Amino acid sequence: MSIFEIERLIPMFLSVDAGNSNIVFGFNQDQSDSWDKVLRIETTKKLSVFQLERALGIFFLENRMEPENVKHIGLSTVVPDLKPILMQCCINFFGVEPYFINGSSYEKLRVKTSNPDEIGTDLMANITAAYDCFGDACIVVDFGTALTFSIVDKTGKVIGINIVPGIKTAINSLFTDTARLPKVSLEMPPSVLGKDTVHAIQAGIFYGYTGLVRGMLHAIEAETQTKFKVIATGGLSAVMQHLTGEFAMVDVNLTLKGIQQITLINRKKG
Ligand SMILES: Nc1ncnc2c1ncn2[C@@H]1O[C@H](COP(=O)(O)OP(=O)(O)O)[C@@H](O)[C@H]1O
Ligand SMILES: CC(C)(COP(=O)(O)O)[C@@H](O)C(=O)NCCC(=O)O
Ligand SMILES: [K+]
Repeated sequence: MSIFEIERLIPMFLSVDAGNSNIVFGFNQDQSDSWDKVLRIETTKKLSVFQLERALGIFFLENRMEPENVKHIGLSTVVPDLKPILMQCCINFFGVEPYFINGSSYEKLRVKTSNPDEIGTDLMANITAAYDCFGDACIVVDFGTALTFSIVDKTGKVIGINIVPGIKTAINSLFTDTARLPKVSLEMPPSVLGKDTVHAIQAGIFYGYTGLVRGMLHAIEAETQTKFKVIATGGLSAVMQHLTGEFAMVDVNLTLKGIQQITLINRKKG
């Protein structure tokens, strides 16, 4: 049997994480912990089923993957308008109806929330995967369009959430809401003392967000009198390298993992 024939037989799980900036399609072979096949598509207002299918088609060709190997799909979206488009795309392309994560998906989980219909399904996916990993009090810091802190106690209860404008969102708002400030790239400036407008914004953002993250973690630990395991995720976790000392772990696939765990628990019979 050739290597390609073997690959053809391996069943795949697909986690779809639709955020406000990116829709991420993560493929996991045979419930291993590898998410090496990941397709990111920018979240845009006019995205069509056709565009998504075309992007998936190219990705599958390039990676020598077969749509029929995808046997199960879990879908989380924090952009409600994307639900029908993503459901239809999965049915057309894979012939599989996705499990759609919603407020009723959490009953069988080890983690508990008192606000299931309001909390973002991506945050619940993060919380599920983080608690599965640590089994202890933990905080997930997600550097996405929004910067979020999800706080879980040692029993798995979600005791709080914080939502802050994400790093790029903050940079973009200076550009869109002022007359003279330019759009700047996400780069660490040479000094905290800004000497021109670009460096002034970059220093404000980098040193400001560093302090924000440290300050939030400190405030949460002080108020709860608890030492948490802190795990970072989200597309922008990579640009906050200087913060890695604060984190027990950085895992950009945390949301994909949680989507898979929530889906498998709900799809299991009994
Ligand atoms: N590897 C990366 N390097 C730099 N920026 C990234 C990377 N991945 C994502 N981003 C940017 O980070 C921001 C947040 O991305 P993401 O975590 O995918 O957000 P969301 O989950 O809200 O869709 C977006 O502006 C995205 O373009
Ligand atoms: C907080 C969020 C905007 C984060 O979305 P993202 O940055 O991943 O695109 C999303 O999880 C959401 O819309 N949540 C609903 C409100 C809540 O979680 O309380
Ligand atoms: K996200």
